[in-house]
Amino acid sequence: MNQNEQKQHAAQVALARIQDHMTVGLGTGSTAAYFIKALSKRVHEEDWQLTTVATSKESAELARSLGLRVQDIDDVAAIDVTVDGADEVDPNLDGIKGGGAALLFEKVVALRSKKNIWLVDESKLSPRLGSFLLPIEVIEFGAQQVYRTLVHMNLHPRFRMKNEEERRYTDSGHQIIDVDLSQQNDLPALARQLKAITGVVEHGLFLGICDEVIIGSQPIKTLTRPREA
Ligand SMILES: O=C[C@H](O)[C@H](O)[C@H](O)COP(=O)(O)O
Repeated sequence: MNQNEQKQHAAQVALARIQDHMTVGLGTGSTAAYFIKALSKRVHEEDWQLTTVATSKESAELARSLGLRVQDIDDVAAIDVTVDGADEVDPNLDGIKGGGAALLFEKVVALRSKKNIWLVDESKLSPRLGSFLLPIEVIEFGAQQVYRTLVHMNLHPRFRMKNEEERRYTDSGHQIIDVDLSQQNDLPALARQLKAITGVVEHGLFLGICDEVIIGSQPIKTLTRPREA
């Protein structure tokens, strides 16, 4: 199975975790898009009364175009489950997200969800996070100053670009600085340090957030986080 087939396969398997009347968080990216399409098909076939919350304008538009009910996160009482993709996942179900610049809304939705499921193909699995550059979302004002701080932290930052001249902006109008984690041994400490920098809005380290990873290989594989006692 190639990567796209694995993403589609994982999306189909994730449908089994969804029931009528749930409120479902919709992730962002190519894998999440497969899930949104599969979900809308199931909702129409079964005449489900489902509510969704989107993690980006792109996913909200896709879901609405397919006839799903999309609510603002502030208008739902709870999110039962969020299904999203990921850029890199380690055996502890920690991961890097934000390759599509949606990390902020994705983290807001994930942290308000009772359960988080990530759909990946095998290429996203890694024994240790750091193959993928870590996205950091920063406000425009003083972004260059934050960049210098990241240089001093030995993170080899680079601004994400839309094209040769223009920087990439997120749905919230922020910029993204991608950094290199290969020299970093203590990711929880780094996550705390990054959050403490004024001007940093969020980073794409999702530690202790994901409950289940569905790997769309043939046969399908799943990783689950052990429940805390
Ligand atoms: O910002 C984007 C998200 O974190 C995506 O879920 C992530 O980049 C994975 O995207 P894809 O499914 O396209 O590989």
